[in-house]
Amino acid sequence: MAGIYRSTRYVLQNAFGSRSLPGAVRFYSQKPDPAPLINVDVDSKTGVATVTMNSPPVNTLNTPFLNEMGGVIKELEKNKTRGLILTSSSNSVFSAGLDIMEMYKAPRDQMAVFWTTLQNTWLSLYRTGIPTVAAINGHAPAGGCLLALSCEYRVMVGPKFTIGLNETQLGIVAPPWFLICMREAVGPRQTELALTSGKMFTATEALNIGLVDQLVSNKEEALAEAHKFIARFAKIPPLARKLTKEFTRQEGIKYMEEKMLDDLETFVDVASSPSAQKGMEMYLEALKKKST
Ligand SMILES: CCCCCCCC/C=C\CC(=O)SCCNC(=O)CCNC(=O)[C@H](O)C(C)(C)COP(=O)(O)OP(=O)(O)OC[C@H]1O[C@@H](n2cnc3c(N)ncnc32)[C@H](O)[C@@H]1OP(=O)(O)O
Repeated sequence: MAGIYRSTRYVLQNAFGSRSLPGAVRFYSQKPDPAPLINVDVDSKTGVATVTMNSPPVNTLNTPFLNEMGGVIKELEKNKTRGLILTSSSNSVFSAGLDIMEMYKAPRDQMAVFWTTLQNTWLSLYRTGIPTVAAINGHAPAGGCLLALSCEYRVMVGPKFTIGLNETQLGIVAPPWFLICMREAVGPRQTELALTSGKMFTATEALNIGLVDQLVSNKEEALAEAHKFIARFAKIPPLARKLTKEFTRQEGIKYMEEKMLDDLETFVDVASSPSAQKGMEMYLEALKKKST
């Protein structure tokens, strides 16, 4: 355990060069997979991009997917895109959250690369100056909920899908930055109640506590409402908007900028612990049983 900080650093330095970490670590230089896991469609009239997660069956967040997502955000920023709508190509799943296979029986160095990629991609989405909306057209557990929470506005298709940070049910702990995102949406009381029990909320329950902002009955409506939200900013000077967003989100940004390596070390220690591994094993078995 004592060596994890050094060994993680060693692995990252080997993989990405020897400049100081984490600031110098960049993960977007890898060529994307030839078959994209994320489709981007920019509306030529409004300049708003619909970013569709398309990694069947359930859009799990693994290293290639997160790298591609990071690259997409960077590209949209470069092109001064007017808005980003995050949605899924699946009819029933927005994102199933982190890919458990990146953590289950994975070597520590693989876990370290995975987590650092997640941290970087999350920060890009959370702090981007582009107005962001999640059009949640399916279940959004754990990391899927985090993706939605990182956007500025959430429109959810109801009533049958669920959303929440369910980590405790798996015997793992949602890290502080997940918690900060939840608290920003629903406040401290609901956050504690939700996270200690790992509650998954129905769309209606999520609306009632402010976890989502609007309910709609299908994906088309979700996209239309997302476009309306972004249109609100047409006359707002972009720099004033961007800085205001950064000030509002400074707790999460500061946490990640200052605690990135501590957070990584804790993640690898916790995720590789026998109890977390056992929890994941049982959870994977339950998922397999359910799908057969
Ligand atoms: C202090 C710091 C400590 C840090 C500790 C770690 C912090 C970790 C933080 C976040 C954790 C996560 O995000 S963990 C992931 C949590 N996700 C879930 O709980 C969702 C699990 N999935 C489901 O509930 C369902 O799959 C679904 C509701 C999303 C969809 O159901 P559906 O019936 O449509 O699909 P299947 O269940 O049949 O799934 C299809 C297929 O995908 C596999 N699968 C599903 N989810 C995952 C996943 N998250 N990772 C890996 N694989 C997944 C599932 O097993 C099926 O596989 P097979 O077809 O091979 O059976």
